[in-house]
Amino acid sequence: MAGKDEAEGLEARLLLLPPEAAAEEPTRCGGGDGGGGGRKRKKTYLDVLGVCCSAEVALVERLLAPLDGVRVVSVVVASRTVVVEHDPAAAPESAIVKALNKAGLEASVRAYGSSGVVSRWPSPYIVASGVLLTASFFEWLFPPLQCLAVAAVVAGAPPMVRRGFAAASRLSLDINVLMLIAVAGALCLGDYTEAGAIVFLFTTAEWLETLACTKASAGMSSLMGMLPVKAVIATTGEVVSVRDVRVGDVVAVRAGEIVPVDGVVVDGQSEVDERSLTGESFPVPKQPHSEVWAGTMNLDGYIAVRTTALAENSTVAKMERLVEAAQNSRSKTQRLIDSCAKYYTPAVVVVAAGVALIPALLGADGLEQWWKLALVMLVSACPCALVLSTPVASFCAMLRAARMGIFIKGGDVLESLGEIRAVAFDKTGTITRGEFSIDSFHLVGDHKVEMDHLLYWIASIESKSSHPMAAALVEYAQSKSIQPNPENVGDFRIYPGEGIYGEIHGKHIYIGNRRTLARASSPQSTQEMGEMIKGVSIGYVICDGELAGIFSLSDDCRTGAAEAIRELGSLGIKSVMLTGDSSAAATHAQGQLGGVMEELHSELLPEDKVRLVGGLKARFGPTMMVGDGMNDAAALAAADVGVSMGISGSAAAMETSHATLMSSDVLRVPEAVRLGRRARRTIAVNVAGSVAVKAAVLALAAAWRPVLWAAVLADVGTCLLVVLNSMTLLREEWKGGAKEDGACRATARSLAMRSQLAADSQAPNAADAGAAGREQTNGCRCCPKPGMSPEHSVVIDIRADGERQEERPAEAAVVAKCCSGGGGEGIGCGASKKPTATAVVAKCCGGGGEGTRCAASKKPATAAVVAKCCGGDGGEGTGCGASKRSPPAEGSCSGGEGGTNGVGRCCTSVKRPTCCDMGAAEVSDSSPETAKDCRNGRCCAKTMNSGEVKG
Ligand SMILES: Nc1ncnc2c1ncn2[C@@H]1O[C@H](COP(=O)(O)OP(=O)(O)OP(=O)(O)O)[C@@H](O)[C@H]1O
Ligand SMILES: [Zn+2]
Repeated sequence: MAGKDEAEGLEARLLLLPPEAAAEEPTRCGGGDGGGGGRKRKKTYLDVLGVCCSAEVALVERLLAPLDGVRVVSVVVASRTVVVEHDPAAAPESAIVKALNKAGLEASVRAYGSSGVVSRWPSPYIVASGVLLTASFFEWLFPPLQCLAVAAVVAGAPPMVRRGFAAASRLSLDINVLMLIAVAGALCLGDYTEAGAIVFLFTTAEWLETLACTKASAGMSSLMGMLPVKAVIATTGEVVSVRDVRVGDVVAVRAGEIVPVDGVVVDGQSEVDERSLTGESFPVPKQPHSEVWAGTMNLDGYIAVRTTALAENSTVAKMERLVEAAQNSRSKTQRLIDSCAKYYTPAVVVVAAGVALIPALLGADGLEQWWKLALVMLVSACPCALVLSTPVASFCAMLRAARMGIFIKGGDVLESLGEIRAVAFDKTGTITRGEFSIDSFHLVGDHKVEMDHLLYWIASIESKSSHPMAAALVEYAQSKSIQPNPENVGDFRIYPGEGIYGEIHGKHIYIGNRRTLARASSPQSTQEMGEMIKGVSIGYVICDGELAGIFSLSDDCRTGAAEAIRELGSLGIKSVMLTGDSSAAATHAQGQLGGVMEELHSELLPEDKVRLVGGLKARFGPTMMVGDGMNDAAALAAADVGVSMGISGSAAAMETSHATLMSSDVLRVPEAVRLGRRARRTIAVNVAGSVAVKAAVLALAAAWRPVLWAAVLADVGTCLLVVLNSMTLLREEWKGGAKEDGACRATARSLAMRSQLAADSQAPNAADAGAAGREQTNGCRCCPKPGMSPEHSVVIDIRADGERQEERPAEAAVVAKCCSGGGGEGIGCGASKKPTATAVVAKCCGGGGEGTRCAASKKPATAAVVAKCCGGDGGEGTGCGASKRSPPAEGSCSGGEGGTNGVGRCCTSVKRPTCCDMGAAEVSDSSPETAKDCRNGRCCAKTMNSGEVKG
């Protein structure tokens, strides 16, 4: 039984997927825990209210293990969820529920879309018990009322009895058994009110705890969003199950739908809410060539997506497995507590028995007192609060992290996060965007090769590499109208930290840094070369042993990188840079960061990074490594906490890392550290609190008077407090308001939000928007570059009459400068900034790499809207010229735009509403461009939704 092996790690696994989505995908489950086998498997999520302590975890496992067809059982104590992987033919859901309910565990199958929310009201048992108990308090008026206390016991006890019986019959001493013994003892001693109080308090506390936990787990299931079960094939319009979508299939995703698969946009434009994956609350524009991920929501346009991964291999599915696995690995603290708890309960029970029996055997007086003391001890034998103190806090912290776009692979990692003393950052793709642009390219030597040939060879070879520089070189060739052909590349090799080698048309070509020169045994000295070209990162092309070309490239640092490092500094954490790039590039980045890095290490090979991480650990203590690339994998693994950047980062980096930042927002790094510290504090408070309360109760009972109900209250009360205290982790940490100014805390997204607020309030304040922009450019040297991620949005002021760039008031100019921070190609927002009456959030376009500009984004702005770049379709040099003139009544496809190339595209891109949203008439055959854009009218017919059309 697979479930058996997992018994150790059972109690705190998470669930991320909505039950049905997972349930309908046997392959996904099979992939999850290995050994899926050929038989059909189903994953069922059950709400099991009776799960309280670790004792029940073993119980659940023992109940389900004998059932035929049950394969894996996971119990999530924090959310009272049991996840069962089973063969529905051999073990139907009903059989599983029945088995659990036989033991009074109050199990039910979670319905689709619900998040395990249980009834908010107490069960009739609790209510009846409470009413009767209250009535019994009036015994001083009428002594026979005392019997009502016994009735309160009878009314409230059934669920306890059922669970306790199930546990006892399996020889396990769970909390229910202990409480029942206490109740029985109180009844024997004639303390009816006490007995009634125990039952009432215990059941009430359990109910409150369930409510609290449910709240936590509700957050978890909303985390991943609702993965759709069906997908629409774009070419045929056929609706198929997501698991039947093959790689390469093109699926249609309409406005308001969840993207069903990971893939690349091939047609259409839209904004996508990736919050579920990245924690980023600002919509991300998507256009052809943009990547999209399953589980994210298409907000406002039609897109066709070419699938790049099977549903079970989608990022969200991988994340689910990752988090499930994470919960299987218990943290050090948790393991310690669990092993203590194992001995604690039996030990206390033995001592309690001694306290009850020894005085009696010795014939001591006041036996009742001794027995009461024994009962108090029994009640205190429940290690519940202590056992819950770590997993519930970890659960909440990881949930909070996931909501912020940080996936943490386990409680151990969480605890280590709080101990970090030094952080090593990789440069390319981590501190910088990893979006290089070629500043210059020269032929070298006696010009034996022609530029066109060389570029063709380079681009073809680089097409096989995933290094950020490769993309820049390919793009550069394409900008010279040279199309790479990777198929012609014969031998291809990657030299980590150096460059690449490829053979094409009989030529042996090396592309890379200085080390490559040596490898290719090129006679030129690099000294000499350095004088030939000025630039930050310099690359060499060696063709058949001779230097044939030399190029320089540059890259900009990410928004918020400097601030992230400053924040780490304020937490007492040292930051260093480790890069495979040249020292000039490292220094350049340091300059952009305002010199915040404590150390720079450049021209490193992957093994050097590992060595340096080891050095940091020795010098400063626990060390974090943040990286993205393949050659960071070893260093990530070597660090105490390895953090990989971004969902689109290298798979190897993600696999070996201990945590993953789902967005490329470096500011999440200090946030993660803070969260780790908070989690450690919370766990410490939980542990100390639960131990202290237990000790105090026992001491009081021994020294003064054993009060049974107080002991019960202390026990269940601490359980509840532990849960509530852990849940404070779910809340955002309060940060002082003073932090905001000066630093570039105001990231693009907050700027955008601010300007939208301004617009919403119908009190546009151009000066404010300008000030916000200045804050960003001043505080943060790294300006957003036109591109595809949310931080690339900037505030642009657009004049109401939709006029051109000729007039630019100062405040707008400041903002716009940021846009051009990107490409050396002169991609500029300059074109787009316009004075305005209304604050508008515009996007820097581009993304195609082709100097498309923000001019594109200009939209007449009579209404406050999120403007969009049209075009941005790489290679075509599309501008938005066409759409700039779109009429104030948004989205009409008519008028002056008609004649320009790409009209249809611009038209759709002026989103909200799209052309299609204008109604079926728009797409009638009389308007061929529109019809084409809307994919033969189908899109129009389908997205026609008056709800989407905003006036
Ligand atoms: N595909 C490639 N094309 C051209 N040059 C390359 C390529 N791959 C690597 N190089 C060269 O090798 C150097 C080191 O690469 P490596 O991937 O180790 O580090 P990096 O990505 O530049 O920086 P970091 O370590 O900060 O991520 C690069 O700076 C570049 O000069
Ligand atoms: Zn308990």
